[in-house]
Amino acid sequence: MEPSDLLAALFSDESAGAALLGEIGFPPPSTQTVTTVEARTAADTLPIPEPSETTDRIRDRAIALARRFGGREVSSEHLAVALLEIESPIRDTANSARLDPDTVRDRLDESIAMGEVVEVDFQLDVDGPHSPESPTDDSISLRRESRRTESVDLFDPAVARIIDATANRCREGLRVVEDFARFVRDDPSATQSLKSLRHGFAEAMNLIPTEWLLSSRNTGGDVGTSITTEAERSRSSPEHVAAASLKRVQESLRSLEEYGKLIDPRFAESIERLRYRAYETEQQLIVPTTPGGELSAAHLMLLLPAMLPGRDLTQVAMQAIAGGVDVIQLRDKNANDHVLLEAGRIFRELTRNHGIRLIMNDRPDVAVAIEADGVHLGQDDLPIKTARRIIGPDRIVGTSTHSIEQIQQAVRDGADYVGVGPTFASTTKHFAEFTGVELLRAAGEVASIPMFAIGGIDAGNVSEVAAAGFGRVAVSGAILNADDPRQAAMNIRAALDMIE
Ligand SMILES: Cc1ncc(COP(=O)(O)OP(=O)(O)O)c(N)n1
Ligand SMILES: Cc1ncsc1CCOP(=O)(O)O
Ligand SMILES: [Mg+2]
Repeated sequence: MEPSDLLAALFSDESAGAALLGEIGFPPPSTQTVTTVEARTAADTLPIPEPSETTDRIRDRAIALARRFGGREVSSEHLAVALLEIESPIRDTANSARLDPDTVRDRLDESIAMGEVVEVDFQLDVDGPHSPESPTDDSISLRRESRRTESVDLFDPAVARIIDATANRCREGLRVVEDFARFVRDDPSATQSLKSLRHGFAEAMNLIPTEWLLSSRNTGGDVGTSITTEAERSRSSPEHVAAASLKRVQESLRSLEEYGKLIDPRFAESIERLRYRAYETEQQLIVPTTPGGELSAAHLMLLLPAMLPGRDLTQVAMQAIAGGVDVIQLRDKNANDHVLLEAGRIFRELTRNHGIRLIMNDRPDVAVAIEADGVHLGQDDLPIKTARRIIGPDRIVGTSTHSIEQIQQAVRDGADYVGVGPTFASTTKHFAEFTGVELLRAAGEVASIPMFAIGGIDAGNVSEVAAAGFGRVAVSGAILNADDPRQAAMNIRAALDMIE
């Protein structure tokens, strides 16, 4: 089926749409075409030719216009306007005759203002009966019946405001992620798929009448514009920015899909497809969804307990991440397994959203359960090889070392990183002896895997650690007990960033 068939159908039906086109001087199709369509219309059993992509677009636009102008039913007038708007030979004819769809739309507005009922006077039946005896030419079938579309109040301004605001959020988020793919990742394939996602989104939004959205816009009166959380303000890296934007895109798409169901099921379906594409993009571009990786890019590990009375650990973690913490280790020697699991899941979500690693202390089994990126084992904990059988080959294993020999053994056992210490006296764990910065100086000569100095390190002594050649530290008290965890993390990071 072609646009010319739709036009001929309007005229063969002597519809209000045809009258409207006639009023503005649109040349009617040849009598021959109209008669052929009339003849075919008379037979109920003729096969219905496949609608073309263009006729689909015209139909979609007609439905959108119906919502804009009348709300409930698609009439021949809407089809007439859609024929003038969507690119096709019909529109070319209108353009060359200098016919403007706005004139027709104004006319529709007038008829609504005058209280004229815009009724369905014919129905394009693209689902009609097929007959084996029917000719195989380009017949089209018109049935004189009215099929009501879904009866929602399409002018509900609250729904329009949701769609409008959410669509804007989605568009902005897509731009941010596209910039990340293009300028940070320098990834042509991800950039291309984001571009196509953005275009797909624009097409889906074409199903919603822009005028309806604009007329309901009320940014000044939107109570949500003034609410910003601490988490929204702080970003630790371009990856974090992109990951947060992609999350926003996914949430916006979900909201558009759900509220879109009130407007047009096809809109909701297109949005749903885009939402799945956004998930794929996340996998392609942001943190791996499967745990694992390595720690060579990490510099500041924060050891956090599962709970601490009087302290909101999620807040501490977020502020610390904003200050430059790039690995979190869950270390709690007293918590029961339920508490460990609960805290582990919260830390997992947080670290994943920020694109940083999560390590579980002592417990390979819990590391797997909370989908941590790895486990940390002390000299008295499970051997590395045994832990590997539990956590699998892709997760990280780190181990504590207190001498050059232990560092060398850790490398032989396949450790992915080592903790080296205790360097100074710690408020978190009691030690009788310290390995000091001497061990740090010597360690640099014997191992090339990532090494984290640990034990009593804070902003005041981190420069000694850095001077010993260590650009990585693991700390707890210095950040956890600070009034401003973000500032504390930044102070430590500043000294570490001088190394390498
Ligand atoms: C990075 C890092 N290094 C050392 C340790 C200490 O581990 P361990 O010796 O097993 O002592 P506990 O932490 O279990 O008390 C660590 N956790 N992280
Ligand atoms: C678990 C552990 N092992 C050696 S020192 C230490 C605690 C580190 O915490 P802090 O930075 O508060 O000394
Ligand atoms: Mg241990």
